[in-house]
Amino acid sequence: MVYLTRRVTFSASHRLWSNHLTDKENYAIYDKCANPNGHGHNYVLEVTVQGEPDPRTGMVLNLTDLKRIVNEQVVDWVDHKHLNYDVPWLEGIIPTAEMLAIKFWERLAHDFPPGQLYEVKLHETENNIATYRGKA
Ligand SMILES: Nc1nc2c(c(=O)[nH]1)N=C([C@H](O)[C@H](O)COP(=O)(O)OP(=O)(O)OP(=O)(O)O)CN2
Repeated sequence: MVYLTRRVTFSASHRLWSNHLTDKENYAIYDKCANPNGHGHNYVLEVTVQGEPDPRTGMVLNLTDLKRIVNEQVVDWVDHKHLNYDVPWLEGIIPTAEMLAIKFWERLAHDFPPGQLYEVKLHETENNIATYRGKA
């Protein structure tokens, strides 16, 4: 099995806040990430597909197609956006790294044959990373 990864970067802002919690609880849990006007990250997104190279092309998937799918399904929607307000398909979620990784997977999965999408890895900061491989 070969794993093929497309890495992209995008910048976005968000606020971590739960309507299920009191103000006091929100600030206790999310601290500086609960800042009312949000804060920004330079995200790094890695999307990995798996498969055997086609003997005729030497490719698991054309990286040009992988780039197009990642841009069309995710990056074009989230780059330079406020993730709490600007992206219709993120409405109603708390835009933590793990929730974003799940939502990105859900959008991307439609564009690949069953089983080809292997992993969505989202680096929120240099040190904070969420990885999603679909439902167990
Ligand atoms: N489970 C989660 N917890 C937190 C998330 C998240 O997405 N999921 N996000 C945040 C903040 O948005 C942010 O990532 C935390 O920033 P910070 O602590 O400053 O992290 P840094 O990597 O920049 O700082 P270092 O101290 O250099 O590691 C909080 N929690």
